[in-house]
Amino acid sequence: MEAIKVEHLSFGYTGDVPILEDVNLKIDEGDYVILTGENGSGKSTFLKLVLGQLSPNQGKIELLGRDMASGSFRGLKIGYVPQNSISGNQDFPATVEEVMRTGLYRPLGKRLSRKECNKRVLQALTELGMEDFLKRRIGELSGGQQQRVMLARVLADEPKLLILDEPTVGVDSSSIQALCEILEKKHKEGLTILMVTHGNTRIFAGANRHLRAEEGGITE
Ligand SMILES: Nc1ncnc2c1ncn2[C@@H]1O[C@H](COP(=O)(O)OP(=O)(O)OP(=O)(O)O)[C@@H](O)[C@H]1O
Repeated sequence: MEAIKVEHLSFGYTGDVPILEDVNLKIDEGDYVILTGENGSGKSTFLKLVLGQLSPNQGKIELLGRDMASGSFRGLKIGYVPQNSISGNQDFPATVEEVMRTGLYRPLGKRLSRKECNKRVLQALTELGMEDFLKRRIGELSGGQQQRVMLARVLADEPKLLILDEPTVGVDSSSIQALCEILEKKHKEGLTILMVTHGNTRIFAGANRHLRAEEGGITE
């Protein structure tokens, strides 16, 4: 099955200026895809459409077999790591552990046990080399460390599709290295990954597809 299927997708913020025009794209389950492109080429807009934060003017988007127009995304196992979500706010009033727990929120009746939550939190932090930071306030961490925590947070929820927006911006080289390694490992375990990046794409050697946004299209 396709993880993401886009057919004849067109979008513009204002009626007469199209940002994306008749985009057709299939991302298979298990793909590890890097999406690059110049500033303003529509990468973030594309992610927002895929995540249901924007609605297409025309066309169709299916995620893990579900039509996004149905408005029913509940239960879809999608992990999203936005760009620099915490940085700049040193007083953000939560510890790493508390931030991790918010990623495991479930409605009443479907909640994970405390033991299972603790296990997943520690396992995911350990995978990213961040287990010693469990009790630290997240705002005190470097940008790269925060980014690792935010990735651990979504991985703890065991997504089927992982979407990352510019995960290397403002991040130190050891965190970029840790990011590359974990993404390669997760890709080998079968996780589908879509990552927008400006950075040096050669460091993401594990990716099996490279896409480029330009002139309203997205090409291989
Ligand atoms: N909310 C908005 N309202 C109007 N125009 C917007 C809005 N958001 C983005 N745009 C415009 O849409 C175009 C694509 O922007 P987008 O942010 O998708 O590009 P990008 O490829 O992600 O750029 P960057 O690499 O700089 O993040 C740009 O011309 C931008 O000015």
